[in-house]
Amino acid sequence: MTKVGMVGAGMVGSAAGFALVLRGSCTELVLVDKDAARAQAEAQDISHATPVSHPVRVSSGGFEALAGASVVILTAGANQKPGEDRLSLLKRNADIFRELVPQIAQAAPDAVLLVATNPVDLMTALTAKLAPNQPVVGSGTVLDSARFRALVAARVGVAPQHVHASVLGEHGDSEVLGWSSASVGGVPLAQVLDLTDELKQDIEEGTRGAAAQIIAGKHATNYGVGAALALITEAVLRDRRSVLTVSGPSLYGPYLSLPRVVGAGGIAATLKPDLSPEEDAALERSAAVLIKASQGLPELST
Ligand SMILES: NC(=O)C1=CN([C@@H]2O[C@H](COP(=O)(O)OP(=O)(O)OC[C@H]3O[C@@H](n4cnc5c(N)ncnc54)[C@H](O)[C@@H]3O)[C@@H](O)[C@H]2O)C=CC1
Ligand SMILES: CC(=O)C(=O)O
Repeated sequence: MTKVGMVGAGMVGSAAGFALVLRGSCTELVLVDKDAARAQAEAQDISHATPVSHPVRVSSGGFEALAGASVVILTAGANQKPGEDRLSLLKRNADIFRELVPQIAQAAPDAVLLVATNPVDLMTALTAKLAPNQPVVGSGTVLDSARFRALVAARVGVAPQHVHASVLGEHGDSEVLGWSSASVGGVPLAQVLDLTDELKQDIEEGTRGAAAQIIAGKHATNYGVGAALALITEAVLRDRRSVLTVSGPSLYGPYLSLPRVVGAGGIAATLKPDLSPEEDAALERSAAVLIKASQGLPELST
């Protein structure tokens, strides 16, 4: 039996729950939200997909319903309005997490905590402080790496599954696209595609700017991150040892995304990416952005 808890049943939580059911990622899913009626309605709606997908038991409840969960996904909190950046959510969402995380840790002390709420790197670091006895993983740039891979795949004319490419650093405006280590079917990307400045700029803007574009049109992003959360959850539940750009502690100082081995217990190892000097400098700058922003959280300065 594999039970997943979802705290936050809004746009992201419901899409992630739906992805977990369609993929058959777990056997039980429980949704928790301060809006109990919303959680109940989303659980009911998602459960209607089980007869045509996988027999996942879907329900809603209070924090006590998280008991026995192997993974609890945190998606509760404010999202960006059009024109807002992720870092501007810090204070609001930190206040919510200070209230939520101790209750989650008490109800599901053996769960891996998977954080999606933005700004995700800082919320992951805060969660690790608030739940010091539990493994904590941030969804980090798994979504951004998927966006990067999709855009490269479209240019090359291959399935995105055959593009290996990572976005590193902050899940946010300072993120770094790892061009020098990108490959297609094991062949360095530069041998497959003419990496002109114009092409790189197009793909950089399409990756880094995706959230703002989507939020301008629908006031949220949810399907891409929902699928990414299901993938990370499966890596934990099935001890897959998948290499994913999740957020966690780093030698650069703050929590940020690097390629990491994810399995039972969360992050098992961090890989050292092969970066050009320019990419390494950009990653240092991204770390500096997060260090500066973390000064807004007293918990992270100790
Ligand atoms: N890491 C990533 O790649 C992504 C992260 N996000 C982030 O996910 C978060 C959620 O976004 P949406 O689902 O679009 O927002 P939403 O507003 O649709 O849903 C948020 C839910 O959190 C609930 N909530 C708020 N305070 C709560 C509390 N104290 N206890 C329990 N539930 C509480 C609300 O009732 C609401 O249902 C945002 O911070 C957003 O920026 C969104 C997309 C991608
Ligand atoms: C909202 C957000 O963080 C994203 O879609 O990347």
